[in-house]
Amino acid sequence: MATRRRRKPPLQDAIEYAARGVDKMAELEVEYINLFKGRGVFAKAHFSKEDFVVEYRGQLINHEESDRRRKTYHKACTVFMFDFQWKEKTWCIDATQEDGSFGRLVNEDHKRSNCKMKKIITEGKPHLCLFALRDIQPGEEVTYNYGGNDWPWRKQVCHK
Ligand SMILES: C[S@@+](CC[C@H](N)C(=O)[O-])C[C@H]1O[C@@H](n2cnc3c(N)ncnc32)[C@H](O)[C@@H]1O
Repeated sequence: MATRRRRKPPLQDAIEYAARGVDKMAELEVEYINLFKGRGVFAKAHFSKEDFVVEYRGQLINHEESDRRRKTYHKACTVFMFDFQWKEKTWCIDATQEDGSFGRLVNEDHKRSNCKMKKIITEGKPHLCLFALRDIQPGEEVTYNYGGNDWPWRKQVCHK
């Protein structure tokens, strides 16, 4: 009888990928969707509920630096700046650089998202990682809820 391979604990998996600074290239791919959404990240393999999927990689900067950059960046770029709380302060992952990483290309779905962003700490530094909220099938777009309530696309209807 075939034995099922034991799944790596999701947190351990996330820590290892964060340390290596790479994405799950065999299990994810980037595809162009349409003019409205741009690109998105799609599963090439099955992910189980709670699995680590992808890290939102970028530059870790403090609140003051994030404020400074927001004033100089084009508005379209600021959507790639992810603010979060750590050690009672506001920090930001600045993923405005097109560095080939997948996390920065994950689109939003505030009604049926299949992932959730969580902060993990490894080697004394925070990392933002997406974990599966439910099983994700190959071909499904990876999405999460960006939070807030004023994203422009939530008001618009898009016909693919
Ligand atoms: C972090 S980027 C995600 C990657 C982006 N699609 C790209 O190709 O660069 C966020 C941007 O993607 C688009 N986006 C994300 N979720 C969307 C959605 N549900 N509907 C339409 N556009 C979306 C918006 O243009 C938003 O400013």
